[in-house]
Amino acid sequence: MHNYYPILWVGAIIGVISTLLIVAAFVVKDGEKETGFERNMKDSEIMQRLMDYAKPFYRQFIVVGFLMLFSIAYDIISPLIVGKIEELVVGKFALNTLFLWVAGYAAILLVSMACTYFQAVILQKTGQKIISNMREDLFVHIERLSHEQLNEIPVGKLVTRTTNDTNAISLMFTNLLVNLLKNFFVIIGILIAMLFLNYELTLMVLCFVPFIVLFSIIFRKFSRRAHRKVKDCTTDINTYLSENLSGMKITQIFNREDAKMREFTDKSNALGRAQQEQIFVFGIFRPLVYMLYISSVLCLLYLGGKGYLEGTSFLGQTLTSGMIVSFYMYISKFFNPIQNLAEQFNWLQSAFASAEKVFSILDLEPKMQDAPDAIELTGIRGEIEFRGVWFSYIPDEWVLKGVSFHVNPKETIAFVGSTGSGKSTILSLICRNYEFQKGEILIDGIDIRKIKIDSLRKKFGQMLQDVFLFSGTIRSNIILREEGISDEEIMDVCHYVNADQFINKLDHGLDEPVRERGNNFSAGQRQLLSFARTIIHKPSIMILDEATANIDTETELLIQDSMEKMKNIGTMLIVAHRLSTIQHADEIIVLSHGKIVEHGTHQELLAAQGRYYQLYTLQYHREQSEKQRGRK
Ligand SMILES: Nc1ncnc2c1ncn2[C@@H]1O[C@H](COP(=O)(O)OP(=O)(O)OP(=O)(O)O)[C@@H](O)[C@H]1O
Repeated sequence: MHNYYPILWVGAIIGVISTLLIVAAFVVKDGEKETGFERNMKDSEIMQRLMDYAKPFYRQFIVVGFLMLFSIAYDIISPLIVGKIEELVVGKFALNTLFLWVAGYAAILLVSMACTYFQAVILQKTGQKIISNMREDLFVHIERLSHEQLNEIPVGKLVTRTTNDTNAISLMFTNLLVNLLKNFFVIIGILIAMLFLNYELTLMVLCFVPFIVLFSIIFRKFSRRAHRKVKDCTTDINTYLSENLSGMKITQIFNREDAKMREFTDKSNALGRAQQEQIFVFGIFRPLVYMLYISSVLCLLYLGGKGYLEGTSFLGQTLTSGMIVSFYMYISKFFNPIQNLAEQFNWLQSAFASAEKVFSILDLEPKMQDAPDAIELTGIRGEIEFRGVWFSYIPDEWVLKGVSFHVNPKETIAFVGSTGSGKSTILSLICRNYEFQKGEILIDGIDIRKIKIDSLRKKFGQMLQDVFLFSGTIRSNIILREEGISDEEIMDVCHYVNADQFINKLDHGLDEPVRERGNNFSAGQRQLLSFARTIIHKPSIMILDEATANIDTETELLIQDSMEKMKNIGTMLIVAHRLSTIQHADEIIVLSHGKIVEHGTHQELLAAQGRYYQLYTLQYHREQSEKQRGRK
């Protein structure tokens, strides 16, 4: 028998070294390619940043650590108790002693169960709080991103980061970290207990560890790839969904349901395949570790049983039946955390991959930031000046080429020109939705880059082409969560912009529900609501990008009337598509290919018979022929 001795020691030493290797193998991360703004981060950096989120909850984690000690103790002590009970039974000891041991075991089990329960409850609550803080940070950060940055990231991707990825991270706080620690201590504890009980059988168990290490390394490689694929496919499907659900009406109008369905099915199948791959990888790993567990149990039964029958173990140590029972339990408790460790490290990697993506968004420096010496804009007169402004969305593709103009306070200026000439872009630059590359934009003589962005935007009322209404009520869409605005004030403003007429006809008035994007209101009604929303916030400068959508004649008259009234409030800049609406503007600026080609009043421009004259006569004749067709 003693010739087994060196082999066992070598096996055991390899086992211990392998265990250290397994930890190293999991800590070292595979190289990943950086995509766009997403960058690779070291695990230590990710961990550090995750810990910053966990820090405020350190008390809860201390309590969890304390509770965890009980369940670790249970895992280590229980096999010894069962072994003792077995010996009491075989040795036919007094029933009282047997009862005491069984009752003791039950008590320890109960305490351990209670500890596990409270541990889970505390972890769930704490984990959810941590993730909720992270989600809020993410949302606030997304709110601060510039229009240019928001244009670059698909909405579906942002949704995935705020939901799926934060959920993957929450798993780390609610389960992974604590269980990783617990499993680590359980393995160490069980090893020590086994060594004390019978070091020969312990050496035998350790001989199986190299195989587990080998399987774990292979498993890790495949499972990491599977995790990554699932994540990419999920982002892909979310991006596709968010875009296509918003554009569903266009799909229906153009009869593209089948084609879109096929595209969606491809993406859905890809996600399904990725998930199957993930399940397959786990499905192979678990039975392999189970096979090792059973093999070690068989070895124990044979070598332990043989040793028990012969009176001493195969290396000469005394062996009792209780020891074999305890060992049987220890082996299961030893393999279980090893298998869990391997899987948990993988989920940890998955959580890290999600954290990396979330932090990449949080690290995006908002492009539109206040200058260090930016000033607060208090009351303004409403004077605007563009001095040789150049702007491009894409480097060197100039959309505005040296645009200069001056607007006096309370004047109304209209921009006209063919589509794509840069009219809406001018309005976007004044509110600092985008940063211009050359020139200067001044408000009351102050460079807008030296003004705090939110104080600048507060002075503007923006009424954009595509009116966006949020789901809620008419009231919530007009006040936009600003407190202290009474219903009387809201109705006064609605009356001012002629929106009261249709609101009064609604069943619930201001409480009328608004569905997503305001799709239960007409384009004209949405426009009037956007006027009311603007006026109620008392802007000094109003910006109106006229809706191009078809609006019925009655609503158009209401809109024109309300625009006339709004001109009395402050400076007004209008991008007009219907030239009839801007005939009374103080100045009309005509744009072509990003340059001002003409400016003057309606009468002056008609007299000049230039570009404006062409546009005006073209539109006039079109309207006349439409009217005639209507009469027929
Ligand atoms: N976010 C963007 N990214 C890249 N290019 C853009 C972006 N927005 C507009 N452009 C381009 O800039 C040019 C000017 O666009 P802008 O919207 O200012 O034109 P417009 O005169 O208001 O047109 P319309 O009358 O059709 O509203 C167009 O060629 C357009 O393709």
